[in-house]
Amino acid sequence: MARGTILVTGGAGYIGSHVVLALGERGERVVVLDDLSTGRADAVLHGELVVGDVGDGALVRRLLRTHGIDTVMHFAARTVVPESVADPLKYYRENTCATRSLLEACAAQGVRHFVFSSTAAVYGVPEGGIADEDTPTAPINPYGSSKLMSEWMLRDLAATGALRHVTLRYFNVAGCDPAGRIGQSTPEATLLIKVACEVALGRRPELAVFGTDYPTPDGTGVRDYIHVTDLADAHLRALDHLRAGGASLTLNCGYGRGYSVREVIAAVERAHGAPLPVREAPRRPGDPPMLIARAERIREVLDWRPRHDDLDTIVASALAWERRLAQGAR
Ligand SMILES: NC(=O)c1ccc[n+]([C@@H]2O[C@H](COP(=O)([O-])OP(=O)(O)OC[C@H]3O[C@@H](n4cnc5c(N)ncnc54)[C@H](O)[C@@H]3O)[C@@H](O)[C@H]2O)c1
Ligand SMILES: O=c1ccn([C@@H]2O[C@H](COP(=O)(O)OP(=O)(O)O[C@H]3O[C@H](CO)[C@@H](O)[C@H](O)[C@H]3O)[C@@H](O)[C@H]2O)c(=O)[nH]1
Repeated sequence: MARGTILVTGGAGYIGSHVVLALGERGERVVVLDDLSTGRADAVLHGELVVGDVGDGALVRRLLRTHGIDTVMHFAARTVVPESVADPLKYYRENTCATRSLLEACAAQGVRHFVFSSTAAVYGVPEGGIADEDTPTAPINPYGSSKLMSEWMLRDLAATGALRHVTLRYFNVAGCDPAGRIGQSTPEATLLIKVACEVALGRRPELAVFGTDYPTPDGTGVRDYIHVTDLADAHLRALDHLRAGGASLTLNCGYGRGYSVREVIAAVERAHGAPLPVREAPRRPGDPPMLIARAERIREVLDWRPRHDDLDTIVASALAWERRLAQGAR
C-alpha cells in the first residue's frame, strides 16, 4: 500500500524534531505544523515546515486536504507541570481544546491513523510509584488532566470507526540525537537533566533539588528516564502497526527503572567531571514522588527494543548537546 504523507504537529520541538529526523531517515513524506512557541525552525531537518496553530481548524483542514495526509502524529502541547498548576486554563485551551479541534479536522478529512503524545502524568500517584497501562488514571496536575481528556476524545472518536490510534504515554524523556544533529533547545527549560547540564556548563548558577522529604530511598523524586532516540523508534513502530491494520493501542514508553534526582545529579557530575552547585528546595507543586513504567506491553506488541537504556548514555548525549548550544549551535 502507498505510504501517505504524515502531519507532525509540534515537529519543531524537542521530541517531535527527533521523530521527524527518524521519519526522514526512512524516506517518509512529512509536513510539520508548529507555531514555534517553544520549538525552533532549524530543528526541522526533514520535510516542510508550516508555521501555525494546531488549534486553527481551517488551516489544519487545508493542510490535510492539500497534502493528502492519512496519518497525524500529535506532539504540539504545553508541557510544563508547575506552569499548568499556575495557569490551568492555558493547558485546557492549548492541549485539550486544540486537540479537540485537530481531531474534528481529522475526522472531517478522513485521516486514518493517529499517534498521540500522552504522558505518565495521567497516572497521578500510582500505588508503589509504578504504573502499567491498566493502572487507574488519576492525574494530580492540570497538565496530566489536559492530556487525559485528549486521550478520552481520541478513544471515543476511534470507537466510531473514524480512525485508529496509538497513544504513547511517555515517561521522562531525555538525551539527544547521538549523532549530535539536533537536541533539546527549549528556552527556559525546566526538565531536570537539561537544567543540570546547563548548570554544569555555568549557564545557570545552581540546581535546585525540589523536595528532599519524599517517601523514596533518598528522599528525592524518582522518575523513569527514556532516551529520545528510543522513543522516536517507538513512534516508527506505532506507525507501522497502524499501517498494517493493527488495532488501537495505549502503551507506556519507559524503561521500567527509576532514578532519583540525586542519582541524576551524580550521573551529570560523572559526565562533566566535577561537582554541581546544588541547593535543597521545597517540593514543586504538582510533582508526584515516584513515577516508573511497567513497560512490557510495548515490547510485546510493537517488538520495541531500546538501544540507549542507560542513564550515563542519556546524560552524556544531553551534555554533549548542551556544549554545542554553548558554542552557538541551534
Ligand atoms: N519531554 C517529556 O519528558 C515529555 C513527557 C511526556 C509527554 N510529553 C509530550 O510530548 C510532546 C512533545 O513535548 P516536548 O518535550 O518535545 O516539548 P516541546 O515544547 O519541545 O515541543 C512542543 C512543540 O509544539 C509546539 N506547539 C506548542 N503549542 C502549539 C500550537 N498550539 N500549535 C502549533 N505548535 C505548537 C511548540 O512550538 C514546540 O515545537 C508534548 O505533547 C508533551 O506533552 C513530553
Ligand atoms: O530543576 C529541577 C527540575 C526537576 N527536579 C525534579 O526532578 C524530577 C523530574 O522533573 P522534570 O524533569 O521537570 O520532569 P517531570 O515534572 O517529571 O515531568 C516531565 O515528565 C512527565 C512524564 O513523567 C511529562 O509528561 C512532562 O511533560 C515532563 O515535564 C522531579 O522530581 C522534579 O521535582 C528538580 O529537583 N530540580
